[in-house]
Amino acid sequence: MATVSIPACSSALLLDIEGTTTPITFVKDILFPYIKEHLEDYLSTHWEEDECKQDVHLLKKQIEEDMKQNRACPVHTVDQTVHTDEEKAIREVVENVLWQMAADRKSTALKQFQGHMWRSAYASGRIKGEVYQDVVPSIRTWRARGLKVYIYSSGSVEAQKLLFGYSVEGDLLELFDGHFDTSIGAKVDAKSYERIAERIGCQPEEITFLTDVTREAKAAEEAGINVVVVVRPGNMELTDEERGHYNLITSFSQLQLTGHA
Ligand SMILES: CSCCC(=O)C(=O)COP(=O)(O)O
Ligand SMILES: [Mg+2]
Repeated sequence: MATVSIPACSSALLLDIEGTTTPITFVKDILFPYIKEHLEDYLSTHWEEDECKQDVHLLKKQIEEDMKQNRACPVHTVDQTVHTDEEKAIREVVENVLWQMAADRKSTALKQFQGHMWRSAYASGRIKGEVYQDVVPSIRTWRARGLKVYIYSSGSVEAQKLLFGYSVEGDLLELFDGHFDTSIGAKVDAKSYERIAERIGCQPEEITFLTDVTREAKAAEEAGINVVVVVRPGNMELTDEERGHYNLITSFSQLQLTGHA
């Protein structure tokens, strides 16, 4: 098994979730269908609650932003069976959420809303967060050798904590020193990684980012972060150029720590 060494100066690992710690199928076949199935009921039940009102407000602001940027975005329903203003407003939110999900948008508004919807599914045991088998033992080893471990995902911090807090391997939250989501910036923007380095008090070159998405790897690299691309079953195929450029691993256990206690 080929190993990849991380620089001796590394003091933190930054981990993506979907396609890195967790199979893409868990997100696509379990988390997203749950939203689609329960969306309308959830909105009807929680419509008058402050949290839901804030979520809807953020989604509406995102729609306005999308309109300004000329991104296609359905806002009005033509459903003739809709009677009340509330039903009409709910239909509009449903359409927008489904549209964003079909495009796999990573907007903070969508991700925050999804996190709130998953809360009861995790708490009731209906959903358990999946992690690859190599993830927990590797993180324990890294931490025992003095490295800090952080998560950076497009999923909201709340959604991240649900996934790891209610995982198939129990509550894993103690494994992480912190969580970042798109409120710090998009994962394809180099500035987001600079901000993360600042927030965790490290130089960019002391951080190693593990991700399956090369657009994210490129942005992190631009910020001076060390990058390893994770190849898992079902992840997006890499081009020959990408394979030649990036350090690749298929399991976290391939990561070799050099110069760490
Ligand atoms: C952790 S919440 C579920 C995953 C999700 O919604 C998502 O967008 C994952 O994106 P990632 O940045 O972890 O690839
Ligand atoms: Mg990913």
